[in-house]
Amino acid sequence: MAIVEVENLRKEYGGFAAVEGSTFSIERGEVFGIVGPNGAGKTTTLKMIAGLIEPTDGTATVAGHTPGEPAMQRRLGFLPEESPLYEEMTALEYLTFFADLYDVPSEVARERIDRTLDRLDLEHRTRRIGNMSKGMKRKVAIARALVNDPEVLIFDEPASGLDPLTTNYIIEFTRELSEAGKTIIFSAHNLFHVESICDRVAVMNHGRIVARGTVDEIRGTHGGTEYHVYATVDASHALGEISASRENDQVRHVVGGMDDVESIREAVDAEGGRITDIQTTTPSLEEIFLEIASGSDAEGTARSDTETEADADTTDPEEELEA
Ligand SMILES: Nc1ncnc2c1ncn2[C@@H]1O[C@H](COP(=O)(O)OP(=O)(O)OP(=O)(O)O)[C@@H](O)[C@H]1O
Repeated sequence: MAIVEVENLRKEYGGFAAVEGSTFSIERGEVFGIVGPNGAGKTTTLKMIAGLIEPTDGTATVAGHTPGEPAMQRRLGFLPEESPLYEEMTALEYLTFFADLYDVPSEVARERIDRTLDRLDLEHRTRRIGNMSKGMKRKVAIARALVNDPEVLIFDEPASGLDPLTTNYIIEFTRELSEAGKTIIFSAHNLFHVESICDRVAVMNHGRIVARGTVDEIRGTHGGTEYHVYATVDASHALGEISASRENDQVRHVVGGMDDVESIREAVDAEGGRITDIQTTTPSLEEIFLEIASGSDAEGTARSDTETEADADTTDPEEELEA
C-alpha cells in the first residue's frame, strides 16, 4: 500500500489556485521528486502533505493518517525551503531541543544527532547557529528533520543555493536515507539531482501536475530518443518533413524511431548511397522539463492572477508538532 496518498489536492489563495487537482501516491521506500518552475506550486503541495497549511479541497495522508494527527507527525520529517533556525542556540542545543519535543529519550537522541552530524560532516557543533555558514545551517536543518527518525521525509529544495561539495553531501546523504528504507519526497530546481536519485517524478506547472512517472517514462512520452542517421546521400524525402542537414560530406537525418531509421536506410540504398553512422541522443530531464513547461504554458490554465494575503503558514516548529 502507498505510504503517501494525495487526492485531488487544491489550495486557493483568494481567487488564485496555487495548486489544483493534484493526485499521486508514493510507495514505501520511494524517492519521489517534484519539479517545476518558480511558483509552480511545489512548496504549497509539500506543506499541505506535511500539515503546515490546510488544503482548500482534497486530501493528503501519510501512512493512513491525515496531516496534523500526532501519529502522522511522528512519522514525518520536514525540511522547509528556508529553515527557521534558532540563531542563538548551538547546533547541539537546537537538535536536542527538538528531540525533546518529540520525546526522544536523551541517550537515543544524542547518539542519533551525533551519527547524523558525523555523516553530514558538520564541524563546530557547539558554535551558535547564527554564526554558521549557509551550508552548515542546512545540515543542521536536515539533522532536525531526522531527529524523530521519521519514515517519510519531505525535503523542500534541500540543496538550493549551496556549493557543489555541500550539495553533493546532501544528495548522497539523501540517497543513503532512501537505501535505509526511508520514503522521500524531494523538490528541486536542479534536475540533474532529481534525475540521479528520484524513482519517480511529478512535473508541476501553474499549480498542476503536467507529467508524472519515472524519468524514462516521462522521456518516452515527452521527448523520446532521437536517432541521428548519417548517410552519403540525402534521403529525407523518404519521410516527408524530417530534419536533414549537410555536415561535411555527410547528410545527417534526425528521426524519432527505429521504423524511420529503416525507411531512411531503404531510401539511402535505393539512391546507391550508404549509411555511415547512426547515433542516438536521449534528452536530459532538463530539456524535457523545458518542453513540458513551455507546452503547458501554451495551453494556459484557467487561473485568476489575483494574489492574496498570505495564509497563515505554520512554520513555527512547536506549532508544527502540536498541529
Ligand atoms: N501564502 C500565500 N499567499 C498567496 N499566494 C501564495 C502563498 N503561498 C504561495 N503563493 C503563491 O502560490 C504559487 C505557488 O507557490 P509555491 O511556493 O508553492 O511555488 P514553488 O513551486 O514552490 O516555487 P519556488 O520554486 O519558487 O519555491 C505562487 O504563485 C505563489 O506566489
